[in-house]
Amino acid sequence: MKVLITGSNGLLGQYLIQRLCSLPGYEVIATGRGQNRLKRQEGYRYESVNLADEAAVKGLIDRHRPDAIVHAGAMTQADDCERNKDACWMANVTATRFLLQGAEKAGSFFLFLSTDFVFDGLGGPYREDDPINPINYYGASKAAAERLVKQSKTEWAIARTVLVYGMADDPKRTNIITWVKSNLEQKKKLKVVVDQWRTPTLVQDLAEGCRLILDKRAQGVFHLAGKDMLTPYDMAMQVALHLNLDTRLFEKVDATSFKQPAVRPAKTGFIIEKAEKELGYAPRTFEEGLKVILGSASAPQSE
Ligand SMILES: NC(=O)C1=CN([C@@H]2O[C@H](COP(=O)(O)OP(=O)(O)OC[C@H]3O[C@@H](n4cnc5c(N)ncnc54)[C@H](OP(=O)(O)O)[C@@H]3O)[C@@H](O)[C@H]2O)C=CC1
Ligand SMILES: Cc1cn([C@H]2C[C@H](O)[C@@H](COP(=O)(O)OP(=O)(O)O[C@H]3O[C@@H](C)C(=O)[C@@H](O)[C@H]3O)O2)c(=O)[nH]c1=O
Repeated sequence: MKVLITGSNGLLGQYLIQRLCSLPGYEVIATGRGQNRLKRQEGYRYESVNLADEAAVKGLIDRHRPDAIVHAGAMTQADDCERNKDACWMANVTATRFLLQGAEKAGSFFLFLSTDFVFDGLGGPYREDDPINPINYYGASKAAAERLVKQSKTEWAIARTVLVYGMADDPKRTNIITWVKSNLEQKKKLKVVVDQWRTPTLVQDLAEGCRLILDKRAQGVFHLAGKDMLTPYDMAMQVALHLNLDTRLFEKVDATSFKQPAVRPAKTGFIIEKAEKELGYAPRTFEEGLKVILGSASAPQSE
């Protein structure tokens, strides 16, 4: 199966490339913005494409005519999206439309990566068919892109996920592991939220969930997240204890005193029964996830 992966320099993209390249029967075309920033560059082809450029996206899909497209590329910093709404819409909605046009023409199966931020956080944990109601611009842009996917004429799946953690080559965004580790190692104090709840997702588990969807060509919406419902404070404590770092540097704060431009939903988290049953998705606990990534020097690690 020839698979085109967007967002290949990002956290998920890196692990998905590695996972698919490790399997027989997959041919991977990776696309990202600018240079390929991954350490491992063999075993797949890379093309630099700005997804907001319609002609470039069309050319990419016409050249490769992939069997499947995994659209992981997105503007993912919720605060940047709130400050720069036009750029967010272009990257998250318009680019998805360009890719869908190409997918329809090429007959490609389309797997779109979406987020718990399509929900308002008043009723988590959520199932796939719960009503969405985004409360920040990033969430609204992903919800709009989901609508485009659902209306498209090609076969599609939407994989929603939650607070993805892991180690990446040359990352542009942080995640709970990297910001806790780097701050505490530098003996910096860190404010950590105690009144938000998430089911954090190990990037390797998410990549495997995507692989299962591709293998089965499973259509519809799937919630791919971790098993545990935790606050950022719970997660930060586990990371610090795992690394033997000083937990006295944490200051517990509530979400109202932790000022961020994009308001975050209070309690999200996913019920993953559908993915477990229909896909055989079997994610690890947060504790197991920490062992997978912190037992290692840098990513992507093979497993
Ligand atoms: N990380 C998380 O906690 C969660 C992620 N998701 C979703 O999962 C998907 C993957 O997330 P993740 O890998 O963590 O995100 P990353 O931010 O790590 O990766 C996204 C990638 O998209 C690329 N990108 C952005 N705009 C463009 C553009 N115009 N043209 C080409 N490439 C572009 C970025 O490029 P560059 O590196 O150059 O900036 C980046 O490499 C996203 O769709 C995200 O919305 C959902 C829930 C949680
Ligand atoms: C940076 C920071 C975050 N937090 C909390 C707020 C938040 O609940 C959690 C994660 O914060 P971040 O800013 O890393 O991520 P945030 O933008 O909240 O996370 C989101 O990313 C996008 C892409 C998604 O789609 C979501 O699923 C979600 O995981 O940690 C702190 O408590 N202290 C801090 O210093």
